[in-house]
Amino acid sequence: MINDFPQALTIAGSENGGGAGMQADLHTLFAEHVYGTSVLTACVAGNSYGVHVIHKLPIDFINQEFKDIADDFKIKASKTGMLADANLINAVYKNYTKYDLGPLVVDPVIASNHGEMLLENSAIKTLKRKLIPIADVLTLNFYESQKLSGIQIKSDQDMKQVAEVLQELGANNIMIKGKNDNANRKVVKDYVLLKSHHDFWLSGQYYPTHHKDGTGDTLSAAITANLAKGMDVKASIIEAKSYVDDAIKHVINVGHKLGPINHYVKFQK
Ligand SMILES: Nc1ncnc2c1ncn2[C@@H]1O[C@H](COP(=O)(O)OP(=O)(O)OP(=O)(O)O)[C@@H](O)[C@H]1O
Ligand SMILES: Cc1ncc(COP(=O)(O)O)c(N)n1
Repeated sequence: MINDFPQALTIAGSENGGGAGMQADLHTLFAEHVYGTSVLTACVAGNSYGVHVIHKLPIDFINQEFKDIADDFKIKASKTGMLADANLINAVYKNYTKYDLGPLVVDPVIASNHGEMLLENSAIKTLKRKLIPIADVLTLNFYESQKLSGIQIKSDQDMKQVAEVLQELGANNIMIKGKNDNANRKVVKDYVLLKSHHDFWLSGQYYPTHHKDGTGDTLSAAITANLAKGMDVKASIIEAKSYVDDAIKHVINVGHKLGPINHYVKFQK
């Protein structure tokens, strides 16, 4: 059989430190036994100390990357990461809807783990109008959830309301990641609202670690990998959460400050 090995596409920015961005996505797809292809949107120069320079790629080049992927590979699932501005979001929308690239996981990267902006503020409207309505799975961290819904999250009920607002914008399945920035916390609680309106919480132990760069990218890439292998959305999310949990728990000592999580954890077991 030609082209039957599970293949996925990451549409994202490069983070040359390797902990987040496209590098985290490709590490994750590899660990999940899925062949990873990529459409590079922007390059970030940085490391575990922070983001230093951002360079966006030309739209013509991005169009060509999509064409080359579509001409050759059988993509079973795709994901988006850093898209930088409204022009890039529009280009990704046009290309994704033009080709057959499987279900789409949207990780609306707005800021880095260090707090630097990775998406221009003026692009939020385009993100909501173009990308969120075509998301099969939308994963949002606490900050992105508040920014995109306009709701201040103070309770579990607020997280549920955010998910409903985003589902009304057109996303099928929503995962809202709970607050995970307080060293005294014991548990992290993520909330999932499925297309069927079935909902559930995913609770896990909180690890007070500095090795947490790329947790969001890794989670969305693992969901994408699972979808590419034919798993359903619920199972894809549950397995992905368990992988990220393990990758945070089993620290690797790389970098001086905000280091990467352990994408190798599956090979070490
Ligand atoms: N310190 C931690 N301990 C346990 N789980 C965590 C921790 N940090 C994040 N997680 C989990 O990792 C997953 C990714 O969540 P997160 O909120 O970090 O995404 P993100 O903010 O988009 O990513 P990043 O932190 O890389 O910017 C979620 O399931 C979250 O609950
Ligand atoms: C190129 C790039 N893309 C994404 C992120 C954030 O990823 P995460 O939310 O997983 O920290 C990043 N720091 N750099």
